[in-house]
Amino acid sequence: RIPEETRHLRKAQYTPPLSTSTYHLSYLARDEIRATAKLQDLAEALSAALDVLNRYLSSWEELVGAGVEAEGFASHPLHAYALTKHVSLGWPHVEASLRALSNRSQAIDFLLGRTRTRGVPTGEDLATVAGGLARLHDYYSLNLTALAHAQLVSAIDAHPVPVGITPTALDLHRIGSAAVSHNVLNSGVDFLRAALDRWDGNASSARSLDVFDARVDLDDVVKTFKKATKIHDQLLEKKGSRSKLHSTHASPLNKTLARKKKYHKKEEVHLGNLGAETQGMKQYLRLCRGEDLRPVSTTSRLPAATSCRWTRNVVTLEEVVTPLRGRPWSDRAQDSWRGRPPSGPTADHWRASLGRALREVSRSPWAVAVNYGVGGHFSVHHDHVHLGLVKDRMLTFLMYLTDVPQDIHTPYPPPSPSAPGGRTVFPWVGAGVRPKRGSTLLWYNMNRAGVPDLRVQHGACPVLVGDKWVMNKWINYGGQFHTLPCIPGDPSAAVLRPLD
Ligand SMILES: O=C(O)CCC(=O)C(=O)O
Ligand SMILES: [Fe+2]
Repeated sequence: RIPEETRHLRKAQYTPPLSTSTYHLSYLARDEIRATAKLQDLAEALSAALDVLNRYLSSWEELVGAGVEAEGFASHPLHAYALTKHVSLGWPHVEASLRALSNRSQAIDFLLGRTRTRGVPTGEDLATVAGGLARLHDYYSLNLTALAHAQLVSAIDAHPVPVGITPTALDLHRIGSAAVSHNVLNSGVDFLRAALDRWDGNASSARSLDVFDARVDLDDVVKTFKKATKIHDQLLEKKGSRSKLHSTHASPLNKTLARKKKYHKKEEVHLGNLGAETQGMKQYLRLCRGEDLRPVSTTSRLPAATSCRWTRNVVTLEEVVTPLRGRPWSDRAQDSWRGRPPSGPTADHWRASLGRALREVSRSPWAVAVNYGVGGHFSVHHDHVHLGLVKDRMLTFLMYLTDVPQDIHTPYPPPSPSAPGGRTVFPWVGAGVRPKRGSTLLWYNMNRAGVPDLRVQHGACPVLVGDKWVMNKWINYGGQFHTLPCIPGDPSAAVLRPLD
């Protein structure tokens, strides 16, 4: 029995959060195809009805002109003829067109139910998507001039991805304003400048996509741009180029300010243990852009094997997950993947503890699948959940279910294999990986004493093009604490012995 107060919950329709993932946006595109097909049919019926009604009404106007509304009009034989002709010939057409409209009442109900049952993006969704574009520019330095020429190009990777619909000056203004309102001032200033460059007076009415857009005049854009430039330099001067709440370019826009010595210093790198939060964010950004922050003395000592160990605590493993044939993983992401033990030159003691952990992975029904749409990211964090030793997330398996970028279902050529986006990066390790379908990243979140190892803080970089699916499987300490060997290879050396 469902308790009375929760019964209504079952009746409530589920409305997907539309701006959050490619999965939901693809759903929106499919729903829009259905809606517009119905609208097209409705528009044709309406236009046919409008034509009939206009003809009928103008025939009536002729009778009005001849005095049909006056008493005794129909007593004239030719008037009687004209009136009868008007109704007898015209009315069947009127009736047919009204019937055609009323036959579409189901289609109208379907269209009117869209917001309630299937979800329609709101102004907030639009601001989120615009903010996502601003974030992508912040991370990957998009070439905004190329964007106007139907090419999406990042400064990180020169390969262009064709754009089907280029942004108008109004769009650039909206994205710039969204960026400024989120304190992403570097992107805000750049997008607003691009809007000004593209402003040609008629820009706002140039495209049908803009017909429902609010009018903005040039003065507004200039004002917002000037204000954003000022705040940009003030924030940079006071708070530096990046914090949890803001971002700016590395140097001020004002040329005099930009000459200051402090803006010409080489960026420092802090590795090996937890540093300041803002330093972590800067390193996260650089890693997202594909840099490797580790010194050559470290990288040159790494094994050249495909299953590479980056540090004592983080490894990547190839081909850990394989798709079950014929099962659409995007619909059943939680259960359509199975684990299989890794192959490749993994050190023996890793193999031993991995074998056990992976058995745990495949036995457990509990894995968390996550889909990131364009701009989707996960800022720097740690996976432990402050539960203390028992029950905390001792080990993270992060399985990549897709390559990023990938050949998504678009008519455009797939983006270049070196395009940035979607990496998983570890700021204090100084390295990151690009998702590879089927491979897995594995790291310990705690040391053997159960203390969180903060060096493995990590983040997921925003997806630039494509779609990212990962599956997280956390191995909690609690479930295994009687059996996990303290010394690899010695199963008798358990951390805690059974209570008996
Ligand atoms: O998606 C990623 O690359 C990282 C995901 C992650 O860190 C998490 O879900 O805790
Ligand atoms: Fe995580």
